[in-house]
Amino acid sequence: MTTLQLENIVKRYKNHTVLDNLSLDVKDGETLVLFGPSGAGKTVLLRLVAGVIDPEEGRILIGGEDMTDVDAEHRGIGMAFQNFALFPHMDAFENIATPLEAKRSSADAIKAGVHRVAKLLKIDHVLTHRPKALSNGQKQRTALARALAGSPPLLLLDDPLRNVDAKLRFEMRLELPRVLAAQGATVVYVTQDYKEAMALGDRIAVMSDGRIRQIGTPEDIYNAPADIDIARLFGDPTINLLDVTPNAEADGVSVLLSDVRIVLPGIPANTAGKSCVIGLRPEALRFVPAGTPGAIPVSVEAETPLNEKTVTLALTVRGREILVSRPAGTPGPASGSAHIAVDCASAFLFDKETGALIARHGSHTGTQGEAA
Ligand SMILES: Nc1ncnc2c1ncn2[C@@H]1O[C@H](COP(=O)(O)OP(=O)(O)OP(=O)(O)O)[C@@H](O)[C@H]1O
Repeated sequence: MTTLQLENIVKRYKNHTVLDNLSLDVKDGETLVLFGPSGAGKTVLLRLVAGVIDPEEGRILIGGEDMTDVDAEHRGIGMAFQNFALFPHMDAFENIATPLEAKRSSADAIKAGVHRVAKLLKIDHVLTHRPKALSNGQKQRTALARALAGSPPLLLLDDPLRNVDAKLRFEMRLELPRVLAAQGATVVYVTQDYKEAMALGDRIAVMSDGRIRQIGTPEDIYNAPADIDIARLFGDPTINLLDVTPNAEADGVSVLLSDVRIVLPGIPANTAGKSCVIGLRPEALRFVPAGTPGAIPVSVEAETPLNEKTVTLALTVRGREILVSRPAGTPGPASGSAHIAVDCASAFLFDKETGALIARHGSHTGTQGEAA
């Protein structure tokens, strides 16, 4: 294990600033996930840490030591990439053994080292196969095993599950925390998949346009996204975002949804009259019988059964689309008109102009029918 610190890193390609004064602290033994859309700068950041490319400005410290000008092979790093990058002329055993060979380990130590990680990744039965005789999942496990084999204190994993099918990705998402914990390394893990980020990260750094927009535990980010863009990135189906203009109330403010007044207590009264966006996660909405206090009338348009949930597309009385999700197999609404209730503890209010989170508060629904 070790620590990693990036201090004020600037990376440019010609006049394009890819990393913009970026600083980051990864703790000893932590798995930090770099999550963000394509082009955010995640791979460039990993390559800088690995020493494959150099920053224009800033410092990279590993275990407190300045490594900015140290060659890649002396940084004590293990890496695995999305394209596996296995040597085609070597079998799986020889591929996995390469970091141990580079360390000039004894033949016995190499054998023991390869078998340790092969067992951990459940590929001990294919060690004599060359890459062309391995399935994609086995290739990906071999690449991971190679990254782990030298027991590097710092492990950089660049979207290692990107090129495997959904079933394997799901399995590995469950399995990787155990593998990484057994390894005991400090890990920087890149992904574009928010579920992977939530499953694997002790903390997640959300990146876009070469900057870190928010950093925190998966729960921190899911429960208090710093802005609308981050709220949209986390969640499937994506969060419902509806324009609202809060009205002042004795206790906080209220907003109108399908002409039903929803009171959001504790939200600063100075948001009254401002253009805002309310964020409601589909799982924070549920269908309720007509006449339930605070029930919002909607019309049910379509239902999509997904694996573990069913998603309903509904329209408010003003024609705004709302997605409602419920566990698969639980009863849903009949088509036509229905009513939904908001799990008030899960409502977010954002500033429409800046996109910033104003507040996430417990709230309660008010009297029905007081349309503005
Ligand atoms: N060698 C290079 N020359 C010029 N521009 C580059 C180079 N490498 C990366 N870039 C640019 O840097 C930006 C960040 O790229 P990077 O590969 O880090 O994105 P990413 O977040 O890893 O995306 P993805 O998830 O798709 O891999 C992109 O705009 C890319 O075009």
